[in-house]
Amino acid sequence: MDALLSVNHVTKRFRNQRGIHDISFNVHAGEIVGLFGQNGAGKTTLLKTITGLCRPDAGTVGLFGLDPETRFEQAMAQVGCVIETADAYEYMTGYQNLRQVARFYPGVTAARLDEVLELVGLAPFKHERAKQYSLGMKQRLALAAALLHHPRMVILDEPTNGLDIGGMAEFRNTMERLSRQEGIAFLVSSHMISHLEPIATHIGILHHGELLRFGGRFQLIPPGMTLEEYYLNTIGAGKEAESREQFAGELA
Ligand SMILES: Nc1ncnc2c1ncn2[C@@H]1O[C@H](COP(=O)(O)OP(=O)(O)OP(=O)(O)O)[C@@H](O)[C@H]1O
Repeated sequence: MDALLSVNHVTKRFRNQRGIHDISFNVHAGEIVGLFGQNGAGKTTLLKTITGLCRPDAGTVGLFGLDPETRFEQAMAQVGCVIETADAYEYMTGYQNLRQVARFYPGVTAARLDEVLELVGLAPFKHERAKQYSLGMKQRLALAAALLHHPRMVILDEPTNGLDIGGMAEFRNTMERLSRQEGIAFLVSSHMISHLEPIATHIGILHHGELLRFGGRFQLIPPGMTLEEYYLNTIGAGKEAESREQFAGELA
């Protein structure tokens, strides 16, 4: 099966030497990929590089076979994304907010607005002002906006940040349902393992800008081990490698 997204040896280094280093992985239809890493691991940088918001220093990205850097509009035509902000106009209703976004997409009908509101479970609240929405409802409104143009893949940066237990579960259920019913692939970052654990089919562990592990969850994690244990073991291995490198550097 062809990959919807392919990331090949992508490196992005900022002037302060932080960033991401030599990252490669693929995402296919039907997968829910959880990209885990602590604060500053490089999740946002990676997602921005994938969606053409940040130019890689080395490596390539293919979205539906197209390079988002040179063919941004065509590459993003089948991608919905929410990176860094899920802001809504507070004084407008959920429906009015979506109508604003829809102006950027020719061909989005009034029926589609209702459809995406239904998909994310906000239909009963569509005429309430966004000011009245909980954080979880605002996140789901941002997801609804990202779905307007029928994307085959959705990329979300920390969508469950700040949600309470109920809001998180609802958001997770929404993603799982969209994946199952609409066949949408998800690439979702989080610094909290528990937020995505129940639904992730694939996991990536990003640590200090390096993708230490990537693969099918049941292929990667030995039976009887939790995702959290696996993550901590992996990070521990990363720390050992770092101190070995540091030690070698000190000896040199
Ligand atoms: N524009 C920039 N200029 C310089 N350094 C940056 C820039 N953007 C990010 N960084 C650095 O790159 C590293 C990765 O940042 P990034 O925001 O990608 O991490 P993250 O995993 O998304 O973290 P968080 O969970 O805190 O959002 C961090 O050390 C950050 O300070």
